[in-house]
Amino acid sequence: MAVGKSAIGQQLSQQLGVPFVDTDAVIVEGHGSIADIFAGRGEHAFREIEARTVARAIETGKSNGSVISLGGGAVLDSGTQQLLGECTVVYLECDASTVAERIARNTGRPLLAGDAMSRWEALFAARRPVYERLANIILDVRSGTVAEIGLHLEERLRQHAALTKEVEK
Ligand SMILES: Nc1ncnc2c1ncn2[C@@H]1O[C@H](COP(=O)(O)OP(=O)(O)OP(=O)(O)O)[C@@H](O)[C@H]1O
Ligand SMILES: O=C(O)C1=C[C@@H](O)[C@@H](O)[C@H](O)C1
Ligand SMILES: [Mg+2]
Repeated sequence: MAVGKSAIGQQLSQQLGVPFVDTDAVIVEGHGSIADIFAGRGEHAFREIEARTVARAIETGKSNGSVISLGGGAVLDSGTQQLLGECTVVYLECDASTVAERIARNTGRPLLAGDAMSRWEALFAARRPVYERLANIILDVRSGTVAEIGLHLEERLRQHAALTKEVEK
């Protein structure tokens, strides 16, 4: 959470000239705030909505390509993990000290209620192996502006695409 998925995803989509979909934003448009969904219907209901939203975004992006920013817990769903096998998955690798100030500024994340940084660190430790396993590209986002990281990511994507093409020959 707060590593820059939405900001960097948006930046990358502009560079590539493809649509950008932020699945958290799509969920909010259709169902109201994430905090309200968690409070009123529970995390399980949120995860079901999230899995459907992610599946639709992947399906829609298939024909012409898109950049999709997922919520931090979306990859815990096994169906989503399977669908991501057809995508180029980028894991934005960050650390607690980089996100601390961002998290303190924004309190709308239900899973970080209470001691936000301890919660962030516990979730990160539990999820990190999943992020690493699913990623095609791991990008260090602990330094650099959003614009700089966007350019670096585009370069890494081009390298990845060239390597994949070479292997497929
Ligand atoms: N490299 C960066 N340098 C400075 N600020 C950044 C950087 N990346 C993101 N930010 C800022 O940090 C905040 C969180 O970024 P963003 O919303 O993109 O993260 P996220 O991973 O999508 O978070 P969430 O878990 O809420 O979906 C935003 O205010 C964003 O502008
Ligand atoms: O890491 C998570 O589980 C979450 C991250 C956010 O992007 C939202 O999808 C929601 O607050 C849950
Ligand atoms: Mg986001």
